[in-house]
Amino acid sequence: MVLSAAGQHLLRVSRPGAWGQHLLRVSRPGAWGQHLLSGIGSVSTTAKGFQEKEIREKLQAFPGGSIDLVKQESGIAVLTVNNPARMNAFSGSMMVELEERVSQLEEWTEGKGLIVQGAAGTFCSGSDLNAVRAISNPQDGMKMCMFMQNVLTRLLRLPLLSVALVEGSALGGGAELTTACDFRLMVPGGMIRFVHKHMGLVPGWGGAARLVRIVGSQNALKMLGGALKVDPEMGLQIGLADGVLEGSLDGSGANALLEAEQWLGCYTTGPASVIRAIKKVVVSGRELPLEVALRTERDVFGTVWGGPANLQALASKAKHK
Ligand SMILES: CCC(=O)SCCNC(=O)CCNC(=O)[C@H](O)C(C)(C)COP(=O)(O)OP(=O)(O)OC[C@H]1O[C@@H](n2cnc3c(N)ncnc32)[C@H](O)[C@@H]1OP(=O)(O)O
Repeated sequence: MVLSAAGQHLLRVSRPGAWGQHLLRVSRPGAWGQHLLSGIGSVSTTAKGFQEKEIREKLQAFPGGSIDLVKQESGIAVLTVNNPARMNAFSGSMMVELEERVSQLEEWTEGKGLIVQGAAGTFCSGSDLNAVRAISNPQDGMKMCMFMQNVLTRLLRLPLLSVALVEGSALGGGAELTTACDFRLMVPGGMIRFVHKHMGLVPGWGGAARLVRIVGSQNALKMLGGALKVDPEMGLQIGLADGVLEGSLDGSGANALLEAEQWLGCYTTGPASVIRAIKKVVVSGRELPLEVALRTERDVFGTVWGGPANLQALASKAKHK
């Protein structure tokens, strides 16, 4: 696979060290962390003028497509962005539906994993440009942006291990959606592309902030500045993709979904209480100042210590050879 000239300069990520942690410490308000583990925190999107009811009504005026959720007995749910006539672009009503599906997932206590995919062999082409044109004034744009930031932050904080299954294109807001999952799996021919610059925009759904944490600021600058087409090879190289699947055998997407479920199953095998606890300690380590993250870790530890899975493992005298 040929990399673009700009792509060849992309570097493997280096994780933020002590300096990064200091930055996080000074940039996070204390109370915010308390909402984190409840999974219902409304992020820092309570800026003046953000009226959720008002924006929901406005978004509902742009209907089309759906966000479908299937919760499976395996503990892995599948969330499908479904608007194939518009390459799975997000209509206004789909944004509202996404929020409702995230609420349902927050209440799904048996859940362990989540796969986010697009319908009909492509991921998502971002926001529906018809809706974008109709609400192109800054006030409405800002409200939509806050709504989506809030929803995608809640999606990423779910106590489920989440994967974006990227078949076809993930463009604009679709690229941002991939960063609201813990992992990204790409299918050959798939592409993640932050096209915002070509639309005279920057990401506004939290995609830039999350991208920097995933690939580092150098790579994020190149991806956004060059509106780079990130294919599976480049995705692996920069740490944006966590794996490359074989993909559809018949164009239905079924094979890719099966592969993604198998891939995720390696990490979600085991009791839900433990898998969910793992996600919680990682989210707190990623988002909270160290002292608060340590306190949170103790609290989460307390929920599994002496619990059924722990007692069963002790009784079986498990060996870890
Ligand atoms: C948060 C910021 C954002 O997300 S801004 C939006 C960023 N996204 C874009 O600009 C995507 C623009 N679309 C494209 O580049 C192409 O349509 C892509 C997705 C590459 C597909 O190309 P191609 O395979 O040739 O199909 P096509 O162009 O004929 O599209 C099929 C039908 O889907 C539609 N479509 C596609 N994307 C959107 C979108 N974001 N919003 C609304 N409609 C979209 C096309 O208009 C086309 O519709 P129609 O068949 O002409 O009625």
